[in-house]
Parts: sequence; structure tokens; C-alpha cells
Amino acid sequence: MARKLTLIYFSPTGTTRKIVTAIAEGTGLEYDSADLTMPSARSQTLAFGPEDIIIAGVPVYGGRVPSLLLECLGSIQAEGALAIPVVVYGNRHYDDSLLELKDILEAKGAACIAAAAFIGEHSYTRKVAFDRPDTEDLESARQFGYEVMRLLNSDIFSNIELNVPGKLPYKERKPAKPASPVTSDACIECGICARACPTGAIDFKDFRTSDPTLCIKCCSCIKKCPTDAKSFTDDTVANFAVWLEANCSDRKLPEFFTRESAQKVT
Ligand SMILES: Cc1cc2nc3c(=O)[nH]c(=O)nc-3n(C[C@H](O)[C@H](O)[C@H](O)COP(=O)(O)O)c2cc1C
Repeated sequence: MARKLTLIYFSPTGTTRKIVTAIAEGTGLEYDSADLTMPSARSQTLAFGPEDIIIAGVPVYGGRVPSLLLECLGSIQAEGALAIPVVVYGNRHYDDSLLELKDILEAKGAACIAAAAFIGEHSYTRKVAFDRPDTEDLESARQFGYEVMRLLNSDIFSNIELNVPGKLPYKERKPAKPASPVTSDACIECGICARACPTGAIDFKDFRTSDPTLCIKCCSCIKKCPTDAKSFTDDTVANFAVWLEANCSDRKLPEFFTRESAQKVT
């Protein structure tokens, strides 16, 4: 069967987009993209069928799939489609996020054939997983895409269920204290921050003002600001960044899961 590949992803600071794009390149298939980062894109209903392969990529937030994606992902129609859930995390851990993403896709009727967890520079601090995904990560992602297609096209493609790490109940979502970045005098009012904000939290009439109740602390505005004018002074973010720098500096490696790898283990 001729397969149609679609990438679905949410990626405020761009690491998830880089990974799913590299996986797609590795498959050798042409592909379409549904970038769910901006609010308008999240109101579309995505529909797929048996001829489709979906690569769904999300960043890990608190060990889970970001909650603002749940409604959009929950409205996908994917009966009979093949799916590859992918999470990208900031070198701490991905906890139950990969299992949660797999469960969401399967609840919509997709069959998950492979999955992966990759590492991206942490949203909160450039010092953790600095500049990842790097060349090695992107090569691993392309290789993973290639391998999935090889398995799919081979006789050994099995029907057994895909197993990924994670447990039920999923890690509890802790209510976050409302906060948003502050803006220094370095701001040149270019508006890149407001145009890049996935929740519309930054005021288009005054780029220095943002709504803490809408901010999801994704750090898109901070990382995209050309003059480094934005930062979090909020204790929880600043303290957590210090903790991450002290405790998560080891280089973690991407992990891959296929039905065939599960078969070898059993
Ligand atoms: C609100 C929030 C929560 C996060 N939680 C985790 C986490 O639980 N584990 C982890 O390793 N990284 C965590 N991260 C880091 C991101 O998963 C990581 O930086 C990812 O590469 C960002 O993806 P993006 O570039 O596509 O936005 C978190 C980031 C944010 C903004």
C-alpha cells in the first residue's frame, strides 16, 4: 500500500520539530506537516485513515504530554492509521509522557508501530542539553525513520503490541503557579515574542506585558528574543533551572521502541 506520511507536532522552542523532521527524512517518504504550536492550528480537526502514517511529536512537560494539546490530540480521527509517538525531553526524564502519547493515539484508532524518546535543550536553561538535538541526535533520528520503514516493508513486521516505558496512573500534573517572563530595557519592540507565543499570552500592543494566567512557561519568547530581553524571575522556574543544571548534566541518549524489539525481549 502507498503510504502518506504526516508529521503532527507542538514545538515552542523548535527541538521537537527538528527531531520529527529528521525522522521523516529517514523514512524516505514525502510528508505533510501539521504544526500545532500556534493557537489557530490547534483548532483544526485532523483526520487520517488506513493509508496514513502519523509521526506525532511533543515536548515533555512535567513528565507528561503538555495539557494544552489534549483537546486537539483528542479530536484527531485516526482509525486504521499507523502511528509513531515521539517525545522530546530536556535531559531530566520523560516519565509517563511516551505511554500517554501512545495511549492517546491508540484511543483515536491508530496502531502504534514504533516510538522514541529524544533529548532537546531544556526550555528553562541553555546549560542543560545545550544545543541538542545535535548532529548525532539528528543522525539517530534519521536512522530510526529508516529502520521503521525497513521493518514496515519487511516480512518480519509483527502484530504484537508495542511496549513503551511509563505507568498508570500517569505522573500527577502539579498545578503551576501563574507566572510569565519579565522584559528588560534591552527590548527593541520587534514583536517576535508575541508572534511566537503558543498561547497568545503576550500583548500585541505592548510586547513587554504578558498574561501570567495564559503563559505555559514554554520559554519560546525567551529563546527567540534577539536581544535576550526576556527572562523568568519567578522563583519556581529560576530555582528549577539551577536544580537541572546541578542534577541533569549527564548526556542522556535517545531511546527507540519497535514491536520487533519488544518481541526479542519476550
Ligand atoms: C513547562 C515545561 C515542563 C518541562 N518538563 C520537563 C520534564 O518533565 N522532563 C524533561 O526532561 N524536560 C522537561 N522540559 C523540557 C522540554 O521537554 C525540552 O526542553 C524540549 O526539548 C522542549 O521542546 P520544544 O523545543 O519542542 O519546545 C519541560 C519544559 C517546559 C517548558
